[in-house]
Amino acid sequence: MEKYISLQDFEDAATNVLAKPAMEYFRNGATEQQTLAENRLAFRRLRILPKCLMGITGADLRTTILGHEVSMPVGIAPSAMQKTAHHDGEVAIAKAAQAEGTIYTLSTASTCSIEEVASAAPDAIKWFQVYVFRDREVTRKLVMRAEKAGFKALLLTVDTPVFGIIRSDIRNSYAFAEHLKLANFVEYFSKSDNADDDMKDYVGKLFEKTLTWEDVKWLKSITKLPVIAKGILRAEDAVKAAEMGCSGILVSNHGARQLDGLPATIEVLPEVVDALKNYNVEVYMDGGVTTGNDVYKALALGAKMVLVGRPALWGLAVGGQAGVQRTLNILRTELESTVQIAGTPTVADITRDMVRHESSFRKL
Ligand SMILES: Cc1cc2nc3c(=O)[nH]c(=O)nc-3n(C[C@H](O)[C@H](O)[C@H](O)COP(=O)(O)O)c2cc1C
Ligand SMILES: CCCCCCC(=O)C(=O)O
Repeated sequence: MEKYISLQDFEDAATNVLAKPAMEYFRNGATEQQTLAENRLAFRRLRILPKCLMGITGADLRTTILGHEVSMPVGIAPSAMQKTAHHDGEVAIAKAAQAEGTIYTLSTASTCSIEEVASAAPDAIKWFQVYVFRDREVTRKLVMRAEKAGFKALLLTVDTPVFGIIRSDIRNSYAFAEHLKLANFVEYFSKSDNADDDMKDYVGKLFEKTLTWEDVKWLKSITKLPVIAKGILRAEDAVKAAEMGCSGILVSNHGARQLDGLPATIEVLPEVVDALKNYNVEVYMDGGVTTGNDVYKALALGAKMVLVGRPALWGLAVGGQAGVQRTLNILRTELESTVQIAGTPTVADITRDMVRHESSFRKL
């Protein structure tokens, strides 16, 4: 995997490995894809202002997430149907996260089950992403299984009353491969009962569209695990989630797959962090992170950790577990370089004044 030296190299290589419709399912965003581009461009509008002569002796990227030590503040975001990218699917990414000492999040819509992932990567810090089913009993049982299997937190996705419009999926009449199963709920539902639906339509009908803040309370009431709200973009929603007892907030626009014309996540991160300053809630972000520099900027603006979605899928497609590990290691090496050259060798040293928006510099 050594020939890949950037996450872009992996994305380029994935284009050659994946069939075009699968590549487009993974890569593309909603409608005009403005937000998809902005998630990455907004990082480029921020500049790091290094401190010099800081007596740097190395980098220490370790941090603690909800009480668990991780080797670096970069984890894996949930994404559906990972066997579409590689036959080992979710198990490969979870094993990579375990080997790299960081967090893996399993999607409700996974192709390996909760139990398979838990037994393949027993020492990984695993989170379970929750889509609430109309039949609450199905969700309750999934949550119980995740708890029993040793998952450490629930990531409740709050930005998906319906799935977004991804034009390439429509153009491609995209359908997941027939042999792939929704491994977590085969016992309850069978797509063959709904043979006319594609998988996403089928799943869309099973999920609850009318979620409210009461459902956050309900989820809290059925589990001992900490709950993280995924998909928050507004400060007042972050405060509501905190008041409902969420232990974490993931600032996310769902990788720009839901609604176009939203801000880049890095743009709204500081508002959410500021709104939560009097709450004991951790703030994470995802969306458009492709370099160690991006991770650094997010930490400076107050994120405790960033999650990556597509980059893990490119690593998986290209090299299975080894590809994902290489992806994580590129981010680690780049972040280690950034923290040292910026004069802030530990995560705690990375404060907001380390980053400035390009518009704050004197006009030339
Ligand atoms: C192909 C794909 C599938 C996804 N599936 C899910 C999912 O099942 N549940 C969920 O909450 N988010 C899902 N997401 C969103 C990611 O968790 C994450 O928010 C997003 O990918 C982060 O942006 P990035 O890909 O630029 O890193 C998916 C994203 C992609 C690209
Ligand atoms: C086959 C189920 C698809 C579930 C939707 C996953 C998702 O959130 C996405 O962005 O795609």
